[in-house]
Amino acid sequence: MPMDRTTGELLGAATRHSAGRCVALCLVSVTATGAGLLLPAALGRTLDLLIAHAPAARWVLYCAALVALLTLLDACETVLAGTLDARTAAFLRRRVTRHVLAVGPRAADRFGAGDLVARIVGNAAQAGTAPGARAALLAALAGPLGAVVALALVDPWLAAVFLAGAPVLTLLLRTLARDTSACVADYQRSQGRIAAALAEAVAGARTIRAAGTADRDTARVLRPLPELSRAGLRMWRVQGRAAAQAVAVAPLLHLGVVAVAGVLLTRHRLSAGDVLAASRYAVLATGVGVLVGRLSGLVRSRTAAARLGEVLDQPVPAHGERRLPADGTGRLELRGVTARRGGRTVLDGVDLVVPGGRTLALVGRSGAGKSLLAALAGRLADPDAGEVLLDGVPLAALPRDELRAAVAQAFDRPALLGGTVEATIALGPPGRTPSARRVREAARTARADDFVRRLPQGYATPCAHAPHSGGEAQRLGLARAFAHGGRLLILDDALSSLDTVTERQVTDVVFGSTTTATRLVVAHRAATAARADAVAWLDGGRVRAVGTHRELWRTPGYRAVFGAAPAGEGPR
Ligand SMILES: Nc1ncnc2c1ncn2[C@@H]1O[C@H](COP(=O)(O)OP(=O)(O)OP(=O)(O)O)[C@@H](O)[C@H]1O
Repeated sequence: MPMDRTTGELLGAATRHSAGRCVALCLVSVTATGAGLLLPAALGRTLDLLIAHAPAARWVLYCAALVALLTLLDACETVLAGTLDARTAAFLRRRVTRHVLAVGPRAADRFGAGDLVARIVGNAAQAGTAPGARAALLAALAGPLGAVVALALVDPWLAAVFLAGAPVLTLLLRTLARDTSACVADYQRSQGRIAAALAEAVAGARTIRAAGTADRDTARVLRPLPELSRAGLRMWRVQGRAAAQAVAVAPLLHLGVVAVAGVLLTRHRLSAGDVLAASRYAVLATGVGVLVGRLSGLVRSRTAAARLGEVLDQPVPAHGERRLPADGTGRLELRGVTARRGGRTVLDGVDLVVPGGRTLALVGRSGAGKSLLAALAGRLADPDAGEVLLDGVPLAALPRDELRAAVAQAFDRPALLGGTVEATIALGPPGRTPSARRVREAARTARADDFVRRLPQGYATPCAHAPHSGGEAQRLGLARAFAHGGRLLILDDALSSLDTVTERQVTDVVFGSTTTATRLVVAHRAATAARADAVAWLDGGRVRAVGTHRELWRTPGYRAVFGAAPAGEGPR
């Protein structure tokens, strides 16, 4: 079962995380195996003493003590294996979740939200059993091996008979490990595809209902089901066949050992106790059923870990150590920025400067790349070529905290995270949580204070219970951006759901002279563009023109962006 480097490192780290438990589980299971190997010898000896009418009380006690020890060890093994699996799954979930959030929006673009959830929930639980399965594998191997050694100690002929059939068993195990691995990977991939489609359908439940396509979408979500079923059947068939073959081979080996022991008994080379012990050792030596179970568990967990490894292979944006100049005004500059999405060059060598403290509106037709440019300006994504600088420092050279403190962003559909309404507005890097007063001030500026105070528990209302329309959610998102300040404020369509009066009030603040930050505003309305110091008109992957709205309005193409009449009308 070869593993790629990331998967190997991940499982290594998971094992180190619970090293104590792994060692304890290994010790307990090996001790249990040792006790299990001693028991047949003790039983054999006791039988011989009883047949010979010799005092056997001590040996009976030994046997009882071994049985009690085995029971105790079995209980310990169950608890240790259970807690080890749970701890490892938690460790893997934490690590992958942290990584996904560090990668940023690209992780969801690459895998899909549902598939990521399936990996973090389902695959992490399966992968979490790997260290435990590996720790117990030693005991599962030691049992049959120890039993063969014990057979040799009883009589070398017994071990020889067993070993003659052993290669068949070994072959079975190898085939099982190889065949199962491929089926398990197919199975888990199909599961991921169903999860991705399901997450998409749940997010689009409103559209599906409105379109009346519930049946079609159910079929779409479940499309990979036949594949899943085929992979599942193949997986269980391989395992079933291996188990059946093992079960067929094992009694034959057992029978062979007992037959030879019987012959040796008639020749007085073995006692009745030895035959009893040999018979039990033969059962232990053919204990491949346990080994088959352990091996297939290990294959499943490693395949699941490989799916986590794929996520961890996504590079996390690197951050540098440079600082922003303390007296910087928030000058934003894009130099030769190129960005591709979905195999298309959306921005093609864009050069753009927003002087410190000024407002630039980004205008362009739908799909022109306004949101992408806004994302690059706030380093939610990196350009494929070129660079973005704030006060002369490339964004990639800034430490994460410095970058996040310098840039505030609001979106068209903000995610309201954080538990309560207050926490949602205050959401930000650790150590930079705005005070309750600042949160309320920001909410007032974003015209959110009124509706928040009307909520049953005001600012303490849990987000899930806060009824919010698109406009209310946008106002909370804006409040979050205002509460955090910074030298660059980016509003990506963040005013689109506001009613005209509220939009006017918020833009008064955003475009007004009280705000010192540099502002980059994705604008769809001519009225919004008209209030900016300058407008950058994006068209065909480039900045077609930069100027005031009044200047650009003279160009018919610019007017057409707003669906305005081709000529004659003045700017709005
Ligand atoms: N993750 C992605 N995968 C594939 N294509 C993408 C991705 N993100 C953006 N695009 C494409 O890049 C182009 C620019 O998208 P962007 O959202 O920046 O446009 P926009 O100008 O903001 O549009 P709108 O005004 O409609 O919001 C679009 O054609 C979009 O389909």
